Amino acid sequence: MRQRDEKATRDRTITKFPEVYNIQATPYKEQSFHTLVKNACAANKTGTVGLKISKCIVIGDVSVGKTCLVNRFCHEVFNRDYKATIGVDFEVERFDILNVPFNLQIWDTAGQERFKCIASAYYRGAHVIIVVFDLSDLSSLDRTSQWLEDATIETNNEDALVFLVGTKKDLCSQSRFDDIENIAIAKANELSAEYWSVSSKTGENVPEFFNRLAAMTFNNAVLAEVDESRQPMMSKIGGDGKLIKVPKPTNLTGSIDLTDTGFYQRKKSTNCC
Ligand SMILES: Nc1nc2c(ncn2[C@@H]2O[C@H](COP(=O)(O)OP(=O)(O)OP(=O)(O)O)[C@@H](O)[C@H]2O)c(=O)[nH]1
Ligand SMILES: [Mg+2]
Repeated sequence: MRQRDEKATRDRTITKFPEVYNIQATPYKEQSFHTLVKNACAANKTGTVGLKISKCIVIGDVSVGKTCLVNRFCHEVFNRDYKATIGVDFEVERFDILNVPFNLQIWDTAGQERFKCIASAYYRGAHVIIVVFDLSDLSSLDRTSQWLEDATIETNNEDALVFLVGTKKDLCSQSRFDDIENIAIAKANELSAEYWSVSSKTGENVPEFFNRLAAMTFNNAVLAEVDESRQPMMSKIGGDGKLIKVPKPTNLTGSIDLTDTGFYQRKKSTNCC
């Protein structure tokens, strides 16, 4: 058990900006942490980043493999039996990025239509949207536009990072995979999303994907703290009665303060009937 804990800690340590899956299939062209971020981390001046959780939502059609993707990354397991997610479920993963603790809350949502209204209530303020489709079922790729459109409205965070992830790579022959991947990359470009293909069964590309996602989210979170020009602003009436711009409180942008007692629990389910 102790061995596994040490491995988990090592796997979640990021010292170098993780590589992109395919440079042609991403709107995010950064290849390293921003200089301001590196300097802030080296000087141990990353503000409240270590005390907050960044939120990531996993959405997509029924049975495309959302839960398996989250379980492969968080618990290194794969279950071949399908068990529908009811409502939503979440995991919290703790990373160590450039020597700064960073917490990612991963919300696994139900693909079933009847649970959509419940699941979408949890989208608000997400920093990352992962739209999942099944590489062995192209119809699930067609519906990713609708999933993203709905999530964008509910999330209400125009700076959210967007990823398009094709699962079940192990089920595709190489030639079929090549054909589908070309279509998926075109879709990712249309959605302004970064594309990845993964297999939760074999684990292929799963840690690489989440590590990149975590590093990019961390980069944005630190920049929001240290670069005033990037801070979200809101209007407020000043002492002289005129409208002034002030930084928006972070609790309105979806970050969650870990110092709120009782919040930092490992796992919680929200069910509906
Ligand atoms: N071969 C293979 N099967 C997979 C993979 N990922 C998921 N599956 C299978 O696909 C089925 C559905 O997986 P889930 O992860 O439960 O799907 P989901 O998207 O969470 O479904 P909902 O919760 O209903 O929205 C299960 O039988 C899994 O074993 C994969 O990478 N490879
Ligand atoms: Mg599920």
